[in-house]
Amino acid sequence: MPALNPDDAKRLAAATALDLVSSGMRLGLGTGSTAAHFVSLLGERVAAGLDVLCVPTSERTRIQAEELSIPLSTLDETPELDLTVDGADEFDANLRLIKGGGGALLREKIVATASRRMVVITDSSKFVETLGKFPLPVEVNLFGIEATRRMIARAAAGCGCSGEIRLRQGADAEPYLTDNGHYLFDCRFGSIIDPNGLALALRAVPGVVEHGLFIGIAAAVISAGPSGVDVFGRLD
Ligand SMILES: O=C(CO)[C@H](O)[C@H](O)COP(=O)(O)O
Repeated sequence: MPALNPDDAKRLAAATALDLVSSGMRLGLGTGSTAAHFVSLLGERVAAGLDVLCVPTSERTRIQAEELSIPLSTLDETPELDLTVDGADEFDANLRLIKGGGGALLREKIVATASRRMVVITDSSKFVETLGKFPLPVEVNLFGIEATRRMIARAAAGCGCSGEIRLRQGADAEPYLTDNGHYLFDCRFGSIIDPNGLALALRAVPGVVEHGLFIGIAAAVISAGPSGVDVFGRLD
C-alpha cells in the first residue's frame, strides 16, 4: 500500500466507519478534522438516499452537516442514539481516550454516552502506550477559575499539573469559549499512569464541568496509517 499522509489516513478511517451506518440509524456526529471527513462522506450517502437522523456535537459540525442537508435533531428530541462516530487526540490499547483538542469534549461525552456504541476514528499517530502526551482539556465554569485551577493541580497531585487557559486562535489572546460558554484548561499532567483515579479526582472539583478523559465509553477505535486500517475493540 502506498504511504498515506495523515489526512488521507483520517479519511480512510472515516470511510471504514461509514460501513457501520445503515438506513434508519440515529447517529452522533463528532467534532474535529477526522469527524469532518466522516460528515462529508455521510453527506454523500445521504444525497444518494441514505435515511439517518443525526445529532451534532458542536456548532461547527452542525453547520457542516446542515450545508450537506444531513437531517439533524437535538439530543432533547432524540435522546437515544445508535452510533456515535468521533475522533480523538489520543487512545490507548484499553480504548481509553483523550478528547477535547477541538474544544467540544462536553457535548462529545454527552452524545457518546447517549449512544449504544461509540466508534472512534483516527490516524495511527494518535495511539499511545500511556495517555498524557497530549495536554488534557478540562472544561471549567468561568466563576473562580484561579481557585479551580489550583484545585485541579491539587487533585492531580503527583502528576505535576500545569493548567493553562486555552486562548482563541488569532491576535486577540482572549480565552476560548466553548459552545457551552465555559473556558478550557489544557492540563499537562505528563504520563497519566492512573486515568481512572485522575478522572475521579477531576470530577470532584466543583468548578470542573467535564474533562477530556473518555474511559469505558468507546467500543472500538478505527486507526488508519501507513500499514492500512487497524481496529482496536469490536465493531459489531
Ligand atoms: O475531541 C475532539 C474535538 O473536541 C477531536 O475529536 C479531537 O481533537 C481530534 O481532532 P482531529 O480529528 O482534528 O485530530
